Amino acid sequence: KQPRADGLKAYPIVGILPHFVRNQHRLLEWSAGVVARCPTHTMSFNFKGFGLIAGAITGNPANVEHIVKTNFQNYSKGEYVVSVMEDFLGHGIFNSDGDQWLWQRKAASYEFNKRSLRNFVVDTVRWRAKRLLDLEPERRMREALATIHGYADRIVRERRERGAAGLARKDDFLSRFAATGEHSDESLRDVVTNFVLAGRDTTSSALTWFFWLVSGQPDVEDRIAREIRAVRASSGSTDAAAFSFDELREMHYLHAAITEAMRLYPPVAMDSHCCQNDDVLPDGTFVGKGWQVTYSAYAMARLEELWGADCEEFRPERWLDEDGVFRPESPFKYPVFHGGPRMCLGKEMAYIQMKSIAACVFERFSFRFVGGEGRPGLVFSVTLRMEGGLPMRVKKRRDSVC
Ligand code: HEM
Repeated sequence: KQPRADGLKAYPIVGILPHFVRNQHRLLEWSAGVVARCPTHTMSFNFKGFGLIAGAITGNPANVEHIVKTNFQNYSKGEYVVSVMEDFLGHGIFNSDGDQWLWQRKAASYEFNKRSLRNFVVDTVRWRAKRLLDLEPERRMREALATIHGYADRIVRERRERGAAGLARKDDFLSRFAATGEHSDESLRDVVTNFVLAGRDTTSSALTWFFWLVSGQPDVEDRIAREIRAVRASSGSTDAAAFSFDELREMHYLHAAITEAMRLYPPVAMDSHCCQNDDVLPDGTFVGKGWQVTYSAYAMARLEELWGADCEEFRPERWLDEDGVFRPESPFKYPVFHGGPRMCLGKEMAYIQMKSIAACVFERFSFRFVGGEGRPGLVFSVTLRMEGGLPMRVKKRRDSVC
């Protein structure tokens, strides 16, 4: 990075390990291995003497709770992360602290609490699912993953079509942001970019790994298909292309399978915060002022102490009680949607989208991964993607009634 005109320091993004920049997935896997071997599941490092960074990576739930909730005020995104991500995210909700974050959080929370948003998501997904099912068979799977874009896509399209002048409409999502007074073109651009990232890259990452994991376990796929049939039968619904909000809520096994896929392959695999003042984490690890403190959801999924000896297995049943009802976990043990005051605002929306698409697709089709043996490569970026896409052989289910 070149020195910046506004006086913020320019940081060597990855001065420490250029090798890891080219092979970021190794950093993810290496840190998961180290965290698993540390007695308290926290590794701290200090390269400050070399003009680089100091920090800690943790997989300890008590530390996660401390960082994201109990001592929230002491852990901001910080100057380092903001400066690294600024070209991409500007000062949108993901890349801001203090008042700049707070006004966006308030504006967005208001929208996310509205019933109309839930209805909108259900309708949009229904419309997209209909289109998906009308396509030629060989294009269906590709389109399935592209179908998740929903809400964020609409924001971008409407902004482009109507321009800044049209944003004053009362029912418009962006107008709420504009109404707060921070409505320069730049800040609205940042709102859009951040929500596209939030809504699209996360759910598509999650579904990609989910479809891959399920394709390796036909028994899981059959159980999902059986559940979908049972829900259809009990609701008596005739809408062949979609499921209502209530029908989706009945799909506990599918909910568990998606949750389990995200446990092993969290769309946001690691999340970093900057320590404002010297602190000691609950497990006794010292973290200094200015250190980057990171929790790794990817590492946590691989800790036997948290998930048992079968922690590396894809086992949706671990999320169900004896009656087959989904049983959530603490967000600090399963920080896939973050926790505390900055917890994900779109969690419910994400589940509606992902369950709708998965249910529509598995009601009719069965999938086999044809991308070779072993696990596909990880592309570790802001979200965790799959190297080389997801080549699948699609077969119509023999028991499909559609
Ligand atoms: C599987 C899907 C998703 C996952 C795993 C996920 C995960 C996360 C995580 C880990 C964070 C914290 C990020 C950070 O602060 O560094 C976050 C924040 C956020 N998410 Fe999601 N998310 C998902 C889907 C969505 C969707 C669909 C939306 C809505 C468009 C959304 C909106 C947001 C927003 C607005 C924040 C910022 C909260 C704040 O900083 O106050 N997310 N999400």
